[in-house]
Amino acid sequence: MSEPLIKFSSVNKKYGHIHALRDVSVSFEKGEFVSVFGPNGAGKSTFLKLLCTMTSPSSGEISYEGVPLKKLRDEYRSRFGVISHQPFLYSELTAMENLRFYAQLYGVKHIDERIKELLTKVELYKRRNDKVRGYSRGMLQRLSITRALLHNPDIVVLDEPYTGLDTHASDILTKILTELFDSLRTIIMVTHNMKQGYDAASRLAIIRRGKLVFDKKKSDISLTEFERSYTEAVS
Ligand SMILES: Nc1ncnc2c1ncn2[C@@H]1O[C@H](COP(=O)(O)OP(=O)(O)OP(=O)(O)O)[C@@H](O)[C@H]1O
Repeated sequence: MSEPLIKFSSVNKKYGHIHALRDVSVSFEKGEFVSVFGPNGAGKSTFLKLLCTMTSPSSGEISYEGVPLKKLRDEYRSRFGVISHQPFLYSELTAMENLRFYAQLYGVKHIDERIKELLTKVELYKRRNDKVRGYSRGMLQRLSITRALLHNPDIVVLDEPYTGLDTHASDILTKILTELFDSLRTIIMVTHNMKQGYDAASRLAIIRRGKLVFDKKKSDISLTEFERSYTEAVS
């Protein structure tokens, strides 16, 4: 049998005396869209950071197609698109300059066509020559989504991507996520929005006090049942 795309084996993460993740064992496959829920401080961001090698486990192992991450960090990182609270954009550069910089870094081909395609999708193409420092929170988030998707990543990781977005920007994000969700890509999203997370996903997970306490296919549970399970799991 082939190895899972990503596999956590008994992963623990401690920050000093804080035990942020406890003995997490879980696997992800290509084509899955996993929404991860949990209360504040449960360990969700820590989980995402471990996944994209922004931090390392205190014990246990994470592997990619059977190879421990320690052995393939750079190669593995380039397969990711990360959308988090931090936009990773240069405020004194224009949107175009920022995106060209990242596109070159990622080795994107046909850079200007790719940037145009994505900026048009997030409705920022007309503002492409404006400096990022003049962008609103929602515009920054949309530009940060563009930055993360430039190199057409295989694995997209999102940490509360809807935070701070108005309805229109949320709709644009939902549309982009729907388009991204195909059999070749893996999407893992942390969110506090039960309905958005449920609607988008193929699999639902709940982390509580550092432990993975719920992990089910969406097809096995309705939104109402899931909301009930969430309340039970975190109370
Ligand atoms: N760099 C760090 N140094 C020390 N403690 C940390 C660090 N990062 C996270 N923690 C602690 O680890 C625990 C889990 O934090 P984490 O940010 O992963 O939770 P979360 O579920 O993403 O929370 P939220 O929903 O509030 O974003 C918390 O107790 C947090 O204070």
